[in-house]
Amino acid sequence: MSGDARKTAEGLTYLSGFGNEHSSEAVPGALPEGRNSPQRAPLGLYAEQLSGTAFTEPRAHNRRSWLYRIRPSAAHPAFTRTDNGAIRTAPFTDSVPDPNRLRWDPLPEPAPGTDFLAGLWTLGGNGDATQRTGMAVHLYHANSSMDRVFSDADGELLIVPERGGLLLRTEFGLLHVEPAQVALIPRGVRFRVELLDEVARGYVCENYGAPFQLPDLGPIGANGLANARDFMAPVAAYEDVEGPVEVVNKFCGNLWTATYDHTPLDVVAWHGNHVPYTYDLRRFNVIGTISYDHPDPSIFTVLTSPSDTPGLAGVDFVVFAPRWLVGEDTFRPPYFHRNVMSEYMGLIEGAYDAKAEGFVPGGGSLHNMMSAHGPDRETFDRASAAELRPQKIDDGLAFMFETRWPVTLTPQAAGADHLQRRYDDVWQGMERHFRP
Ligand SMILES: O=C(O)Cc1cc(O)ccc1O
Ligand SMILES: [Fe+2]
Repeated sequence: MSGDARKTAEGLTYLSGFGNEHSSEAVPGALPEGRNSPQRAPLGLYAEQLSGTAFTEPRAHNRRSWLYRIRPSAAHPAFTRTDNGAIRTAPFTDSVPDPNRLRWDPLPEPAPGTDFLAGLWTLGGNGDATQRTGMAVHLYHANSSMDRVFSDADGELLIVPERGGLLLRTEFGLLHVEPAQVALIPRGVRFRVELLDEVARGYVCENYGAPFQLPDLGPIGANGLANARDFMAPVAAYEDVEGPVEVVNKFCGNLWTATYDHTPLDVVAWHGNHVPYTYDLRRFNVIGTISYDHPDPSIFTVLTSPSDTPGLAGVDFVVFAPRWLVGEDTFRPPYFHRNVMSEYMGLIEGAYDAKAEGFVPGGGSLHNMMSAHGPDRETFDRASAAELRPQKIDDGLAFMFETRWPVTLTPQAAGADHLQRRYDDVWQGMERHFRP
């Protein structure tokens, strides 16, 4: 941890709003007026467009930004292959999709000097990165700041810290995230992760598909769930480093490296809507029943990546935030269910209301398509007998990456020492109560 980094992270300035046409300049006059690509960009900068969607996608979905930088991104030497570490990419074909309910403890301690990139460990996923469909679930456990720069051509990265603050130095400026906040790095955006504490641990959803967007609200109305104005983009902040900088590029499943003679985090001004952002999960406006029954967890969707079928997400990011439970004559924890969607769940802090024990912060569970799951025996017994007074659930923060396709594990996840071997037991001994 660097005291300086912690100082830098405090009091950052942000631009608020989801999907906005933001603009920012670190030096006055760096942003051209009235056009994107003047004959000579201001201050001798190079103008460059970064497209996150095809030029021709509908305006409502179109994502692109214009960057005004010291050197164009094109000024780099050839990339060569480098070790993929524990990062794997779809299609995941090295193990057989598993119908079992699975649960893991947190990742083991990393070796000294493990940065965010080296600390990334892929659990599994679906789709095909080269087809820009599907997603991957990664976890990270790091104890060192990056002095290299990373970008992911395969998808956007939703970073969900569980332990330790992060300072993300991106092409667009600085973002600070702590556990209970999330950060999103769009496809192709270069960034470096500095640790603000001794260790950093958490989860990453790599979304190969359409960029995350806010879910429609339908009859909920014009407000609620994650409010657009609570999403924070950085202001322009550039590094001006001449000298060797390693840049790692994830491309179609492999890591490629090149040593630049300058930093690519050299963007002095930018405008657009293909931007990194953070969101504080405690700002989520939780909506639930005020009469009876347990609503489906789609009501807790923070962000959704639509697929080509309306209503069927490539991946949804869902949060189980502190909330009141008031349902009358209702089994209040998550019900027993089998879901056509596949559910990866993680825990950021505390406990989760469907599991009495074994689902721990930094751990995770996978309930693949149609696998039967729900409250464990202890939770079922307790909730079936509980007196139904208004009850505040405020001792935990859990989340779910819910995807339309089954999640196939990597061999390292299927064979991990930290895979819990007796997870099925939580549903053992469910008593027979039916005695006609
Ligand atoms: O399995 C889980 O715990 C996630 C979940 C929560 C809920 O409230 C209803 C359905 C569901 O899949
Ligand atoms: Fe579920």
